[in-house]
Amino acid sequence: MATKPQPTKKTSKASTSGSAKAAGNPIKATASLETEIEKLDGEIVKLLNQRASATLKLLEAAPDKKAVLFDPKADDLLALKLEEKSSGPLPAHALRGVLRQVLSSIRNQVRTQRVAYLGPAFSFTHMAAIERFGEAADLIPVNTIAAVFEEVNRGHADFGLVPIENSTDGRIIDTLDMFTRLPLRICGEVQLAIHHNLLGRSARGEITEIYSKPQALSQCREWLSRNMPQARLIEVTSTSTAAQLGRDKPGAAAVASRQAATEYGLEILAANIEDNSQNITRFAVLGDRIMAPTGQDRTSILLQTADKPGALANALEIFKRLKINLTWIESFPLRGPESGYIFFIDAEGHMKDTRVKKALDELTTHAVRLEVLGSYPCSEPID
Ligand SMILES: O=C(O)C(=O)C[C@]1(C(=O)O)C=C[C@@H](O)C=C1
Repeated sequence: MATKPQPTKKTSKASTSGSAKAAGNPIKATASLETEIEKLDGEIVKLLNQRASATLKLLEAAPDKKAVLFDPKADDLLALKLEEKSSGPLPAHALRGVLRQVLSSIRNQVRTQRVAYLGPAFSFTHMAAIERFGEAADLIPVNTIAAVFEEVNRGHADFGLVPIENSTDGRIIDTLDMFTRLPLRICGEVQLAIHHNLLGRSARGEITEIYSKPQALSQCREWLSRNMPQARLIEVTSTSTAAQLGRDKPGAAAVASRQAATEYGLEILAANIEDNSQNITRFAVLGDRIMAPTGQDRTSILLQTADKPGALANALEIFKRLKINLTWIESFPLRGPESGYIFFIDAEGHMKDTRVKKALDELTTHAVRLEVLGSYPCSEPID
């Protein structure tokens, strides 16, 4: 007859020792937990350092340092594996954060990664930069999207972070404009769930002006017109600039992140005011890295066709015939005396994949201008 598994001596001893034994006495229980925590902290520090040393050795031995220092696919897979191994209570984003900090610190010991982003601190672009590069990277805030492009173009930064499209509001025009002007490439992406908040220092009824980036105001348009009809909406270069203004001007408020409230000493007057609860922004990582195919890639293209009937349809037919799925298409009017449009197209696959390569070759015959902005691993949205 099968017998029920009995607790081993070791387990039963453990259950009557330490915090459990002291459970009846709150002072003893606290002391016992404190001792346990101290011991765990010691082990965590030891293990984190062992993990860091092993990573450092791996990085130092790698023949292509640039490739291992920026490897978003490997980072995302590692985070996923950690989440799978974890049985809680830590939430997935906390584990990912710890891993990111370890990797970021070690990578920056090997080589400082300079990353320009649309600032000031605690803009959503800053959070996308932290998500991809960690806080140990040299994160450089600049005032405009154009300045991020300029910093990377001049070689002052190795990478740049810019928003490219939002699920509620569409394209980010300043980013598209800069791709038409400077020969910069995309080597990665970050997708973030965007939660907006009304931040201020006055009561809601006393707010007369609300600052934010046009995209953020647009993503909260309904909420603002329903709840703050008396306030004037004022457009500024980023949500964190808005938070700074909200702090400094009486009667002013900002639409910005929860983190910006803490950073700039503002109250959250209303939380999660975005009109669409699935409000996701995709950010592009600008940089000169050539990313190897991973099997789950995206290729971004800038295409100008001849200004004549059917030119775009002929170009798109190539993707249809080669069964390549397009995930994004945007038209952007040409600047200057020329009439016509530039199209931004995202296609599934890598430029080294046979079908995508064939499509790009065929596209050249239809294009007045064709630039492959980059092939890079797709990322999942992070909340
Ligand atoms: O202003 C910021 O905080 C940004 O990072 C820019 C930006 C954008 O332009 O889309 C990024 C994410 C949100 O969609 C709102 C604003």
